[in-house]
Amino acid sequence: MSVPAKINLCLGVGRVRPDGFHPLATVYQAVDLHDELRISSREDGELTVAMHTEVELPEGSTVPEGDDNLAVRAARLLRERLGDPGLGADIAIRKVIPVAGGMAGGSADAAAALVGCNELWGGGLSRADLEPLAAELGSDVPFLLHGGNAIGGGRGETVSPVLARGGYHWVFATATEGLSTAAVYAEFDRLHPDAPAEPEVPDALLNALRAGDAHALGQALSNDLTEASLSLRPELADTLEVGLQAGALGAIVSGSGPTTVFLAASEQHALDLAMALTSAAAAADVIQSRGPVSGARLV
Ligand SMILES: C[C@@](CO)(OP(=O)(O)O)[C@H](O)COP(=O)(O)OP(=O)(O)OC[C@H]1O[C@@H](n2ccc(N)nc2=O)[C@H](O)[C@@H]1O
Ligand SMILES: Nc1ncnc2c1ncn2[C@@H]1O[C@H](COP(=O)(O)OP(=O)(O)O)[C@@H](O)[C@H]1O
Repeated sequence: MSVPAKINLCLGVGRVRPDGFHPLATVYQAVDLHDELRISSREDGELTVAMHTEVELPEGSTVPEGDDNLAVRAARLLRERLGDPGLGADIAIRKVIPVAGGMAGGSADAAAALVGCNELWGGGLSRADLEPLAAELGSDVPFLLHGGNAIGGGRGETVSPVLARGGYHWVFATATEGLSTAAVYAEFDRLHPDAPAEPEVPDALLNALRAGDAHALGQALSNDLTEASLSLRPELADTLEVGLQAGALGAIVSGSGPTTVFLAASEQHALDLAMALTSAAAAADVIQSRGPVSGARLV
């Protein structure tokens, strides 16, 4: 299986709900940075995971290698849904998506495990059947079943199509230390007690995507979690500034951060931006990518 990372082209965040989640109005885009999962059947009903990490783990971050790994949780949930406790699998993950970086790497692995195990076990469930399981695993997981561009509503788990044209050149700057999504949302509550009940996707962003206009998209990129992420990681402001000074069409924090995202006008421009970020030592790692790409798929 191959499964992409995501970015949020806009991330409107509303006032925290009674269930502790925040209402979102976001536009997701799947980008060409993929984890790979090799899934094979086991006769003894065990579910195991082995991680091979191609990226450096941020300081203080770990990825669980047992029952708490999101790919294993996904396989377990699917097995319960299929009602056959004898189903087992070995899952080997080659991790390329930065961990705890606001790019939904764990959610991506969960989406891939749902699709892959459903195939392996002959579950016969459609992507639509897998959606409620995906939503139970995490707010970002349903989008990664589909990929492309999509509007995310609810707490992020309801995805609907968006009219979009064009391919975009992105540069990502990772950080040496990860950020906890829950901690960033808690900081958002502290900073924005008067957040609206129902956030909205800006029209300017939808128009830019409909037109396939990278310059307009760069201007329209937005993230309501920016202040909260920067409050926890003030140095991210410098990274954003380096990219903007180097001519990025737009610069945002990716989701809850701390990865920062820069839009380039062309492949050559992306290379220039990447060089500027690297030579300013403004990031742990600098990655060039493209979007949109499709969601979790068998390869
Ligand atoms: C911020 C976003 C933007 O797309 O992505 P990341 O930056 O994490 O990749 C998402 O909302 C992250 O989604 P995901 O990582 O799936 O979150 P979940 O596992 O569902 O929830 C983790 C925790 O984040 C908080 N949470 C998540 C989603 C939401 N709409 N409101 C929240 O308050 C809650 O504290 C929850 O306990
Ligand atoms: N397969 C997995 N890959 C990455 N992280 C995982 C996985 N399973 C569980 N996790 C946990 O989920 C946390 C959030 O990871 P990740 O999805 O990479 O970041 P983010 O929520 O910022 O997009 C990690 O710190 C890790 O402990």
